[in-house]
Amino acid sequence: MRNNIVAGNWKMNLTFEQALQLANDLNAWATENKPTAKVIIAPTSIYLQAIQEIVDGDFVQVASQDVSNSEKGAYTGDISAEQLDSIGINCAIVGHSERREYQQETDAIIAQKLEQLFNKDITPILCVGEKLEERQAEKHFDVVKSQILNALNPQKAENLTKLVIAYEPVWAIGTGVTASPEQAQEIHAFIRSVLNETYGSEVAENTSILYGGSVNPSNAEELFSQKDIDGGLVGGASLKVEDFSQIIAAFK
Ligand SMILES: O=C(CO)COP(=O)(O)O
Repeated sequence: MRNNIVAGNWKMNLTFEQALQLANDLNAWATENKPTAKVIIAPTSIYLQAIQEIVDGDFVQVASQDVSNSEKGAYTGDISAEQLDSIGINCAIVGHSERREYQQETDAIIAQKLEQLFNKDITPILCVGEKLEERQAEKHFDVVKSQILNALNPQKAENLTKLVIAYEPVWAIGTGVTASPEQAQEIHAFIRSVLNETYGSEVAENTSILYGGSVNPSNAEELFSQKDIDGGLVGGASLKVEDFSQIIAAFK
Protein backbone atom coordinates (compact mmCIF):
# COMPACT_ATOMS: atom_id res chain seq x y z
CA MET A 1 0.00 0.00 0.00
CA ARG A 2 1.18 3.47 -0.75
CA ASN A 3 1.56 6.08 2.01
CA ASN A 4 0.04 9.49 2.36
CA ILE A 5 2.96 11.88 2.73
CA VAL A 6 3.28 15.58 3.46
CA ALA A 7 6.83 16.77 2.87
CA GLY A 8 8.18 20.25 3.57
CA ASN A 9 10.96 21.48 1.32
CA TRP A 10 12.57 24.31 3.26
CA LYS A 11 14.82 25.21 0.31
CA MET A 12 17.52 27.81 1.19
CA ASN A 13 15.56 29.36 4.05
CA LEU A 14 15.98 29.78 7.81
CA THR A 15 19.00 30.38 10.00
CA PHE A 16 20.13 27.49 12.17
CA GLU A 17 18.28 28.86 15.16
CA GLN A 18 15.07 29.37 13.18
CA ALA A 19 15.35 25.89 11.69
CA LEU A 20 15.75 24.26 15.11
CA GLN A 21 12.78 26.21 16.41
CA LEU A 22 10.57 25.17 13.50
CA ALA A 23 11.65 21.53 13.79
CA ASN A 24 10.96 21.60 17.53
CA ASP A 25 7.53 23.17 17.08
CA LEU A 26 6.58 20.73 14.33
CA ASN A 27 7.82 17.79 16.37
CA ALA A 28 5.75 18.91 19.35
CA TRP A 29 2.65 19.23 17.17
CA ALA A 30 3.21 15.88 15.45
CA THR A 31 3.91 13.89 18.61
CA GLU A 32 0.78 15.32 20.18
CA ASN A 33 -1.54 15.02 17.19
CA LYS A 34 -0.16 11.80 15.68
CA PRO A 35 -1.03 12.62 12.07
CA THR A 36 -2.13 9.81 9.78
CA ALA A 37 0.13 11.06 6.98
CA LYS A 38 3.86 10.53 7.01
CA VAL A 39 5.60 13.86 7.71
CA ILE A 40 8.94 14.69 6.13
CA ILE A 41 11.03 17.86 6.34
CA ALA A 42 13.95 18.74 4.11
CA PRO A 43 16.18 21.40 5.68
CA THR A 44 19.44 22.80 4.34
CA SER A 45 22.03 20.02 4.39
CA ILE A 46 24.24 21.54 7.08
CA TYR A 47 21.31 21.31 9.53
CA LEU A 48 20.34 17.71 8.74
CA GLN A 49 22.05 16.01 11.62
CA ALA A 50 21.04 18.51 14.30
CA ILE A 51 17.41 18.35 13.19
CA GLN A 52 17.49 14.58 12.93
CA GLU A 53 18.54 14.53 16.58
CA ILE A 54 15.67 16.67 17.86
CA VAL A 55 12.72 15.11 16.04
CA ASP A 56 11.01 11.85 16.92
CA GLY A 57 11.57 9.71 13.83
CA ASP A 58 8.25 7.94 14.36
CA PHE A 59 6.45 11.19 13.59
CA VAL A 60 8.81 13.42 11.61
CA GLN A 61 11.39 12.19 9.13
CA VAL A 62 14.25 14.25 7.81
CA ALA A 63 15.23 14.34 4.14
CA SER A 64 18.02 15.85 2.10
CA GLN A 65 17.15 18.38 -0.61
CA ASP A 66 19.59 16.79 -3.04
CA VAL A 67 22.34 14.19 -3.45
CA SER A 68 25.45 13.92 -5.60
CA ASN A 69 25.33 11.91 -8.81
CA SER A 70 28.77 10.52 -7.96
CA GLU A 71 29.67 7.92 -5.41
CA LYS A 72 32.67 9.60 -3.75
CA GLY A 73 35.82 11.56 -4.41
CA ALA A 74 36.86 14.92 -5.79
CA TYR A 75 33.46 16.63 -6.07
CA THR A 76 33.85 19.75 -3.95
CA GLY A 77 30.65 20.79 -2.24
CA ASP A 78 28.71 17.66 -3.13
CA ILE A 79 27.11 15.29 -0.63
CA SER A 80 27.02 11.60 -1.43
CA ALA A 81 24.29 9.06 -0.75
CA GLU A 82 26.76 7.18 1.43
CA GLN A 83 27.36 10.31 3.53
CA LEU A 84 23.62 10.85 3.96
CA ASP A 85 23.22 7.22 4.93
CA SER A 86 26.10 7.51 7.40
CA ILE A 87 24.18 10.12 9.42
CA GLY A 88 20.93 8.17 9.23
CA ILE A 89 19.18 10.13 6.49
CA ASN A 90 16.97 7.78 4.49
CA CYS A 91 15.11 10.11 2.13
CA ALA A 92 16.20 12.69 -0.46
CA ILE A 93 14.51 15.03 -2.91
CA VAL A 94 15.96 14.68 -6.39
CA GLY A 95 15.46 16.58 -9.64
CA HIS A 96 13.69 19.60 -8.18
CA SER A 97 12.87 22.10 -10.93
CA GLU A 98 15.00 24.75 -9.23
CA ARG A 99 18.03 22.47 -9.55
CA ARG A 100 17.09 21.57 -13.12
CA GLU A 101 16.98 25.27 -13.91
CA TYR A 102 19.77 26.86 -11.83
CA GLN A 103 22.19 23.93 -11.69
CA GLN A 104 21.46 22.68 -15.20
CA GLU A 105 20.51 19.24 -13.93
CA THR A 106 19.52 17.02 -16.82
CA ASP A 107 17.44 13.86 -16.78
CA ALA A 108 20.69 11.91 -17.23
CA ILE A 109 22.21 13.46 -14.09
CA ILE A 110 18.97 12.84 -12.21
CA ALA A 111 19.05 9.18 -13.29
CA GLN A 112 22.57 8.91 -11.81
CA LYS A 113 21.41 10.53 -8.58
CA LEU A 114 18.55 8.04 -8.33
CA GLU A 115 21.02 5.22 -8.89
CA GLN A 116 23.15 6.51 -5.98
CA LEU A 117 20.09 6.67 -3.72
CA PHE A 118 18.81 3.22 -4.68
CA ASN A 119 22.28 1.78 -4.01
CA LYS A 120 22.04 3.04 -0.43
CA ASP A 121 18.37 2.19 0.01
CA ILE A 122 17.47 5.87 0.43
CA THR A 123 13.90 6.84 -0.55
CA PRO A 124 13.96 9.27 -3.48
CA ILE A 125 11.30 11.92 -3.95
CA LEU A 126 11.66 12.39 -7.70
CA CYS A 127 10.35 15.79 -8.83
CA VAL A 128 8.85 16.24 -12.27
CA GLY A 129 6.69 18.94 -13.82
CA GLU A 130 6.25 21.09 -16.86
CA LYS A 131 6.96 24.79 -17.41
CA LEU A 132 4.22 27.27 -18.21
CA GLU A 133 4.98 27.38 -21.94
CA GLU A 134 4.93 23.58 -22.09
CA ARG A 135 1.49 23.49 -20.43
CA GLN A 136 0.24 26.21 -22.79
CA ALA A 137 1.48 24.17 -25.76
CA GLU A 138 -0.31 21.13 -24.24
CA LYS A 139 2.97 19.26 -23.99
CA HIS A 140 2.71 18.62 -20.26
CA PHE A 141 1.91 14.92 -20.59
CA ASP A 142 4.87 14.33 -22.91
CA VAL A 143 7.24 16.37 -20.74
CA VAL A 144 6.32 14.59 -17.53
CA LYS A 145 6.40 11.16 -19.16
CA SER A 146 9.88 11.69 -20.56
CA GLN A 147 11.17 13.14 -17.27
CA ILE A 148 9.98 10.02 -15.45
CA LEU A 149 11.14 7.47 -18.00
CA ASN A 150 14.54 9.13 -18.48
CA ALA A 151 15.15 9.38 -14.75
CA LEU A 152 14.09 5.80 -14.04
CA ASN A 153 15.52 4.35 -17.22
CA PRO A 154 18.17 1.92 -15.93
CA GLN A 155 16.06 0.81 -12.97
CA LYS A 156 14.17 -2.43 -12.78
CA ALA A 157 10.72 -2.65 -11.18
CA GLU A 158 12.12 -4.39 -8.10
CA ASN A 159 14.30 -1.34 -7.35
CA LEU A 160 11.31 0.98 -7.29
CA THR A 161 9.52 -0.21 -4.16
CA LYS A 162 10.50 2.96 -2.28
CA LEU A 163 9.96 5.43 -5.10
CA VAL A 164 7.99 8.61 -4.39
CA ILE A 165 7.17 11.01 -7.23
CA ALA A 166 6.31 14.68 -6.76
CA TYR A 167 4.45 16.37 -9.59
CA GLU A 168 5.34 20.04 -9.34
CA PRO A 169 4.25 22.18 -12.30
CA VAL A 170 6.89 24.91 -12.50
CA TRP A 171 4.22 27.57 -13.08
CA ALA A 172 2.67 26.76 -9.70
CA ILE A 173 5.85 26.86 -7.59
CA GLY A 174 6.07 29.90 -5.34
CA THR A 175 3.57 31.75 -7.50
CA GLY A 176 0.40 31.39 -5.46
CA VAL A 177 -1.16 29.80 -8.54
CA THR A 178 -2.13 26.21 -7.78
CA ALA A 179 -3.05 23.55 -10.29
CA SER A 180 -6.77 22.90 -9.87
CA PRO A 181 -7.57 19.60 -8.17
CA GLU A 182 -8.86 18.34 -11.54
CA GLN A 183 -5.70 19.38 -13.40
CA ALA A 184 -3.54 17.76 -10.74
CA GLN A 185 -5.63 14.57 -10.58
CA GLU A 186 -5.52 14.25 -14.37
CA ILE A 187 -1.74 14.26 -14.51
CA HIS A 188 -1.30 12.17 -11.37
CA ALA A 189 -3.51 9.49 -12.94
CA PHE A 190 -1.41 9.80 -16.09
CA ILE A 191 1.83 9.35 -14.09
CA ARG A 192 0.38 6.23 -12.50
CA SER A 193 -0.57 4.90 -15.94
CA VAL A 194 2.99 5.52 -17.21
CA LEU A 195 4.35 3.57 -14.21
CA ASN A 196 1.82 0.82 -14.87
CA GLU A 197 2.74 0.49 -18.56
CA THR A 198 6.47 0.51 -17.88
CA TYR A 199 6.93 -1.21 -14.54
CA GLY A 200 3.65 -2.99 -13.89
CA SER A 201 0.74 -2.55 -11.55
CA GLU A 202 2.60 -3.22 -8.32
CA VAL A 203 4.95 -0.26 -8.81
CA ALA A 204 2.09 1.91 -10.09
CA GLU A 205 -0.16 1.15 -7.13
CA ASN A 206 2.55 1.41 -4.48
CA THR A 207 4.18 4.66 -5.59
CA SER A 208 3.06 7.70 -3.63
CA ILE A 209 2.54 10.62 -6.00
CA LEU A 210 2.67 14.01 -4.29
CA TYR A 211 1.47 17.33 -5.65
CA GLY A 212 3.66 20.42 -5.20
CA GLY A 213 3.13 24.05 -6.12
CA SER A 214 1.53 26.64 -3.84
CA VAL A 215 -0.07 24.08 -1.53
CA ASN A 216 -1.55 25.91 1.45
CA PRO A 217 -3.99 25.26 4.30
CA SER A 218 -6.99 26.27 2.21
CA ASN A 219 -6.35 24.14 -0.86
CA ALA A 220 -4.71 21.06 0.70
CA GLU A 221 -7.84 19.14 1.60
CA GLU A 222 -9.38 19.31 -1.86
CA LEU A 223 -6.11 18.43 -3.57
CA PHE A 224 -5.39 15.52 -1.23
CA SER A 225 -8.89 14.12 -1.62
CA GLN A 226 -8.22 13.32 -5.28
CA LYS A 227 -7.87 9.64 -6.01
CA ASP A 228 -4.29 9.71 -7.29
CA ILE A 229 -2.91 12.50 -5.08
CA ASP A 230 -1.17 10.90 -2.12
CA GLY A 231 0.01 14.08 -0.44
CA GLY A 232 2.05 17.18 -1.03
CA LEU A 233 5.54 18.59 -1.38
CA VAL A 234 5.22 21.98 0.24
CA GLY A 235 7.60 24.93 -0.05
CA GLY A 236 6.61 28.30 1.40
CA ALA A 237 3.81 27.01 3.60
CA SER A 238 6.14 24.48 5.27
CA LEU A 239 8.08 27.32 6.90
CA LYS A 240 5.32 28.14 9.39
CA VAL A 241 4.24 25.43 11.78
CA GLU A 242 0.62 26.72 11.85
CA ASP A 243 0.33 26.40 8.07
CA PHE A 244 2.25 23.17 7.67
CA SER A 245 0.40 21.40 10.47
CA GLN A 246 -2.95 22.39 8.95
CA ILE A 247 -1.81 20.96 5.62
CA ILE A 248 -0.76 17.70 7.31
CA ALA A 249 -4.09 17.60 9.15
CA ALA A 250 -5.90 17.71 5.78
CA PHE A 251 -5.41 13.93 5.96
CA LYS A 252 -7.93 13.07 8.64
O1 LIG B 1 8.81 23.73 -4.91
C1 LIG B 1 7.99 23.42 -4.06
C2 LIG B 1 8.25 22.30 -3.14
O2 LIG B 1 9.36 21.55 -3.55
C3 LIG B 1 6.71 24.15 -3.92
O3 LIG B 1 6.98 25.41 -3.43
P1 LIG B 1 5.76 26.35 -2.96
O4 LIG B 1 4.90 25.51 -2.05
O5 LIG B 1 6.42 27.50 -2.25
O6 LIG B 1 5.03 26.75 -4.20
